[in-house]
Amino acid sequence: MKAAVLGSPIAHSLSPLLHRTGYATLGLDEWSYQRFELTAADLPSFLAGLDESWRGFSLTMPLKQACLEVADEVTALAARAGAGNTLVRTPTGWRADNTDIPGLVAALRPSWGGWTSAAVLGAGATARSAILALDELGVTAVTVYARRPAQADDLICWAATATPGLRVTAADLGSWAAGGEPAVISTLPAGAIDGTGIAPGGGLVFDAVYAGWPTPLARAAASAGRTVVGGAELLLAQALLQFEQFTGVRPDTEVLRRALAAAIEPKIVMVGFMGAGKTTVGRALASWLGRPFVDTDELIAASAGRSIAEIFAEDGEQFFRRLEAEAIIEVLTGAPAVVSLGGGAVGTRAVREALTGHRVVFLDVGYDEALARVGADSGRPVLARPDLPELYAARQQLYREVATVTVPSTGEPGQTHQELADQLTSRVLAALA
Ligand SMILES: Nc1ncnc2c1ncn2[C@@H]1O[C@H](COP(=O)(O)OP(=O)(O)OP(=O)(O)O)[C@@H](O)[C@H]1O
Ligand SMILES: O=C(O)C1=C[C@@H](O)[C@@H](O)[C@H](O)C1
Ligand SMILES: [Mg+2]
Repeated sequence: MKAAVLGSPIAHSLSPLLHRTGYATLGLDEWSYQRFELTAADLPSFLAGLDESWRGFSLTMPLKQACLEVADEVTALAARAGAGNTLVRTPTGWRADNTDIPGLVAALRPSWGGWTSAAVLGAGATARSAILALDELGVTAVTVYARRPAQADDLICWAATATPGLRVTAADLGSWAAGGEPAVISTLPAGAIDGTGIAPGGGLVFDAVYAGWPTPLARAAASAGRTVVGGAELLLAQALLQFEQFTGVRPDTEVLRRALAAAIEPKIVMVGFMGAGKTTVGRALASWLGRPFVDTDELIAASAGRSIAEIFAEDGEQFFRRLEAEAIIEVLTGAPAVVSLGGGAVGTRAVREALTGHRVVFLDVGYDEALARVGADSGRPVLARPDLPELYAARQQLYREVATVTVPSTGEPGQTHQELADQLTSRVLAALA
């Protein structure tokens, strides 16, 4: 039996981790869960090509409206929201549902103080789910704080029919902290808001973001005395509801919550050109930090049972890059670790996307120095390329793009390899502190 998450971008999705952890804890060995990068235009043909073994899909952006269009049946809730995040195979076709709404209700309910007014920050698709969830929790008045008034007006129009018992008004995003609503639901993307101006008091702040937790908003809300609920709780709750629809059984919530918490912790990732010291320094760093060390080149070679050079020679670079991207995404969405990437991995867009939210250390080595370090090594397919200087320049640009920290990988004359490795490790530790 198969399930998957669909969307674009999709490399960051933690749905595979959640569903696979559920299969593992319940012994559902016949189930597998994958991810597919798809846009709305791809969705109909993707579904048309599937066999009966495909049981369900989680859909994320930008497919939540298309989810309803391709379905043979739409639940009342998904129709009301105008958006779905779930497709389940039934005897008569695909049924579209929305588990984001009951998921948000489940995430908020344990901390809910019986409030009847609330603030929703943002007026996009997630804001609709928020309004439906608040309606379910007994809220009668919502203020939508949005940057674009036209978007808030659309939401108000929609709410007039979708939630007739709920009064929705709009205000400028800049005034949310002054609004004083006891419950604040932020549907804004990471970095769109901090907690500036939030007054001390009780009440609740929900931040839909889960990467890079705690977010500036979560931090400010917690120090102002609010109860803070993170996007991870929503991700977990909506996934549990999907899991049950796909498989008919429910995994242990605590096990999935722990797996998610570990996966969300930012990984320390070493990038840089051949010979920059990614493996040497990454390994030392991991031992300093008491974290496992993963070298993705070593991981790929071990799981393929062949060296990287053999994979290149037998199946070509493109094939290797696909294996590499899959391996990296799995590691970045898994347990805490220090991770070294192969020098060319950042050339793959999905890898660059998957690095968002992690602590990426660029070990910056000069071209001549890199060749001096690795030049004699015949096991490196890339060294044979005639355009090596251009490749170096292009990759340096990408390392800079993904890095959150840059550390020069140059030593002093007369230094031994070991001395340099120790010095680089200290530099990286200091830069990360
Ligand atoms: N200062 C140095 N002097 C001489 N050799 C060095 C020095 N630093 C590293 N090396 C050698 O360079 C090679 C690359 O180091 P390391 O494996 O840590 O880099 P890397 O960034 O992981 O490279 P890659 O993954 O591309 O092989 C190793 O064989 C190491 O022994
Ligand atoms: O990141 C993800 O994998 C998901 C995020 C949300 O959109 C969910 O609604 C969706 O089911 C899966
Ligand atoms: Mg290495």
